[in-house]
Amino acid sequence: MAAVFRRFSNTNQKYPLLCTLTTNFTSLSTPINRKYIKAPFQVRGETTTPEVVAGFDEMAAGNKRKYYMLGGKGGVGKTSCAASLALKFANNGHPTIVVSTDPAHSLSDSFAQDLSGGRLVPVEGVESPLFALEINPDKAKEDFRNRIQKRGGSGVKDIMDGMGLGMLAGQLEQLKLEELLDTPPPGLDEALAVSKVMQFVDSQEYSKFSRIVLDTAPTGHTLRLLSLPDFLDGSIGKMMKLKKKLASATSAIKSVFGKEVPQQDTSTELEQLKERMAKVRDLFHNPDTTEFVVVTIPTVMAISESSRLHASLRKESVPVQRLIVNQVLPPSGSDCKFCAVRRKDQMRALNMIRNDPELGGLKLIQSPLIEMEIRGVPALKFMGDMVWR
Ligand SMILES: Nc1ncnc2c1ncn2[C@@H]1O[C@H](COP(=O)(O)OP(=O)(O)OP(=O)(O)O)[C@@H](O)[C@H]1O
Repeated sequence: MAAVFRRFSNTNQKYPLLCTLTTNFTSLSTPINRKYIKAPFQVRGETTTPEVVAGFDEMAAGNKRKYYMLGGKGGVGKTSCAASLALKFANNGHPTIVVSTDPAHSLSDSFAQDLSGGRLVPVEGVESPLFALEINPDKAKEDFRNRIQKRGGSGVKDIMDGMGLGMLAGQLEQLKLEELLDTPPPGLDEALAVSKVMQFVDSQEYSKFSRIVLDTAPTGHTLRLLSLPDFLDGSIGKMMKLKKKLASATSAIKSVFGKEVPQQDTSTELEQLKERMAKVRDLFHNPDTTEFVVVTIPTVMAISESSRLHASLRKESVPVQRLIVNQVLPPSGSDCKFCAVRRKDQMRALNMIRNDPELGGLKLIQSPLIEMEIRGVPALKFMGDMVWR
């Protein structure tokens, strides 16, 4: 290994992976760029994976609203792919919103501008309407908790206690919504964040947006989000039943004592949450409106995780057609030893995808490793023109 690094230091190159590439984001049609965009990735003696185009025309066809969710292992390039896709949709005439529900947002970093604040923010430096929205799952949960508390969620128990209905109150204690929020079932944060997105995009004000691109949280969160709605449906269903029991008990007491019992109603919030959960579930499952795009990199670890992700998505009937393999080493006529070894390794990983029972059937889109960090609108446009063709 030391020899390899010595070799790099002798080449006068600051960065080993820069062997042959020169990228200039502001002049996108230089011959070198075109060359490596179109060339198939090949290694001597290795089986090559044919390049497949993403089918962007199909993704952009029609003005009916479509949702694209990009997900995968942490750090593989989900945000860069989501941001570049959103930009490309916008440049193709679709008013577009790009949303992040990842607790560790990087949309602002990716566009190199402040898009935080939990509201729609216009992306600067683009010619077409493109808006961004960063939803903070913790904040979404806190807002929900505040709304519940405003409606006096915990007060019901005190009233029932005061009226000698301790047993019923005990049951309520077990199912209190505040407790659900204190020790949330896995996935609740993400579900609340996605449901907040739905609230935004469903409103009349935003009806003109025909493409919604979601940069989701890393795999684990996505899987929990997918399994949540059924679980929550069950808990909320139970809570609502209990609320109904309480309502009839309080009205019976009222009629006996002829006194007014203050309304402490959290049912509306619960019903709304349940409705929104159902919408989130529908959104994830409707192949006419939604596609989940898996993003990975050509390493055994990332591919294994992507395979598990796809298995779960398939089990949940979430529509998936495309797999992006990001950061593939571009072809080079003069490989250094390090690049040659990495390239071989990547080629093996690409072949692993082809033979993987989960991933083999997906449309495989290769996105080259660019020697510069993808940051800012010109860089995202550059990446988008390579990946989304
Ligand atoms: N094809 C590429 N070539 C060069 N750099 C890339 C490429 N794709 C992504 N990057 C860089 O890799 C880093 C991680 O990318 P990105 O933030 O898009 O990943 P992510 O999967 O969204 O990460 P996280 O899981 O942390 O949200 C960024 O610095 C980005 O600029």
